[in-house]
Amino acid sequence: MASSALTDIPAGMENFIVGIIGMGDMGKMYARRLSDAGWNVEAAGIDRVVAEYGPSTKQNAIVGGQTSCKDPEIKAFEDHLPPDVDIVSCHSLHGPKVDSKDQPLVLIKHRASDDSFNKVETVLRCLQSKHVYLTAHEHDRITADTQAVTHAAFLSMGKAWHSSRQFPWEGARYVGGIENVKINLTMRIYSQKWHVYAGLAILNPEARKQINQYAESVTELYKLMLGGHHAELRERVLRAKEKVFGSDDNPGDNPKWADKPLLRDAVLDQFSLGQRAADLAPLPNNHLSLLAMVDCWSALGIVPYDHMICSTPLFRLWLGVTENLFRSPARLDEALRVAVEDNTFRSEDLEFTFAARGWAECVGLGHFETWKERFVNTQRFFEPRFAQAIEVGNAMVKAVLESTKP
Ligand SMILES: NC(=O)C1=CN([C@@H]2O[C@H](COP(=O)(O)OP(=O)(O)OC[C@H]3O[C@@H](n4cnc5c(N)ncnc54)[C@H](OP(=O)(O)O)[C@@H]3O)[C@@H](O)[C@H]2O)C=CC1
Ligand SMILES: O=C(O)C(=O)Cc1ccc(O)cc1
Repeated sequence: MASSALTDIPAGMENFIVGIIGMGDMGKMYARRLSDAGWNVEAAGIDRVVAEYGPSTKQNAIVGGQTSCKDPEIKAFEDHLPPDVDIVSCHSLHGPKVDSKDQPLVLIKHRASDDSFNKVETVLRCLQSKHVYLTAHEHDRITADTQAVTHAAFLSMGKAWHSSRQFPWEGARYVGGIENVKINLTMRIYSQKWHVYAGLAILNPEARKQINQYAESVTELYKLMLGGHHAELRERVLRAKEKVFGSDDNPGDNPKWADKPLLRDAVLDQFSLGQRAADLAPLPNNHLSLLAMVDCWSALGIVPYDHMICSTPLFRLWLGVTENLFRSPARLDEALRVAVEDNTFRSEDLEFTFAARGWAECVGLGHFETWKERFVNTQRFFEPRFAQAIEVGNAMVKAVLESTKP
C-alpha cells in the first residue's frame, strides 16, 4: 500500500473498512483501485458472503451493489438488509479494462444518511470517475437506452454473421471506419461473459421496450427495402433524423450534434481486423443497423445526447458511427439508394432482421437459458479470432475514448 495514497483518506475514516462481494472482473478492478488508494479492502468469498449477507450484515454498515441493473439489486437489499443498514449503490459505466478516470460513475443514495453517502463517495473518489447522481429507477431507464439497446444491435450483427458463416472482415462489404466499429465492438461483446449482457437486458424492466422497438424498426425498414419503397423509406428515415438529431435547415431547431463529429473517419479507418480488407474498395452498404437505431430512438422519443451522462465507451462509439452516417447527406442518400436498388446483401440483412427479433423475443420472455445458448453458440464461432480482435478493439476504443469523453 503506497503511503502517499494514505494521506488522501480523511480524518475519521482511517479505520473504515470496505468489503467487496464477488471477486470477478469488476470486483477485482474495484479492489485493486481502492487498495492502491489506501483503503482497507475486505474481499469476501462466496461462502462468507452467504453467511454474512442479508440479516447478518454488520450493524450500521453501508451496503451497495455495482451490478448493471438496479431494480433487482435494490429489491434484494430492501428485502434482506436490516433497517439500520444504509444503502448506497453505484455503477461504473465501463468494463474492467478501461481506465476509470473521467468515465461516468453513477451513485445512488437509496436509503442513507448524508454522512453515509459522503463516506461512500469519499471511498470511490480514487477511481477518479465523473460522479453522476441518480435514483435507481432513473439509472435503469437511462442504461436501457445506452446499454441494452446498443448491445442488441451488436448481438444481432454477430448472430447474422454467424448464420452466414462469415468473418465479416474477410469480405468486401465491411471495409472502412464505420465497419471497423461494428466488427470490433461485436467481437468485444462476444468475447465477454454472457451473464453481464443477459443480466442488463433481461433484469432491466425498461430494456424490453427498447430492444423490442429496435427489432420492430429493423423489420419495418427491411420490409420497405424489400418492397422497393424508396420514397416511403426516405421519408421515414429523414423524419426520424429530424426528431433525433434536429434539423440543419430550420434555424430554430439547431442540430443536436456538436460542431465537431464524435468520431473521425481517419481514426477509425486504422483499426481494421482484416489484412485483405484494407486493400479493397468498400461495397455499398445500406447500414440497416444504423438506420434502425435512429428509427428506434425516434419512435421512443429518445435523444441520445441527453444520455451522455450515463454513456459507456461502447455507446459513445455507437452514437459516433450513427452520427457519422447521418451527418453526411450524401452518405445517407447513398445508403437509402442502396437499400432499395441493391440486392447483393438481402440475405445478410434478412439474417440480421431474424437475429434482432430473436434477441427481442428472448429478452421479452425473460429466458436466461435461451439467451445464454444463443450467445455462447455464436461466441464459439468467433472464439478462434478473439485474441486478435480484442487487441485491435482495445486499441480502437483507447484511440477514440480521448475524443469522446462525456
Ligand atoms: N464486466 C463489465 O464490463 C461490467 C460489469 N458490471 C456488473 O458487475 C457485476 C459483476 O460483473 P463481472 O465482474 O464482469 O462478472 P464476473 O463473472 O467476472 O464476476 C461475478 C462475481 O460474482 C460472484 N457471484 C456470483 N454469484 C454470486 C452469489 N450468488 N453470491 C455472491 N457472489 C456471487 C462470482 O463468484 P465466483 O467467481 O465464485 O463464481 C464472481 O466473483 C455484474 O452485475 C455486471 O453486470 C458493471 C460494469 C461493467
Ligand atoms: O460499454 C459497454 O456497454 C460494455 O459492454 C461494458 C459494460 C458492461 C456492463 C456494464 O454494466 C457497464 C459496462
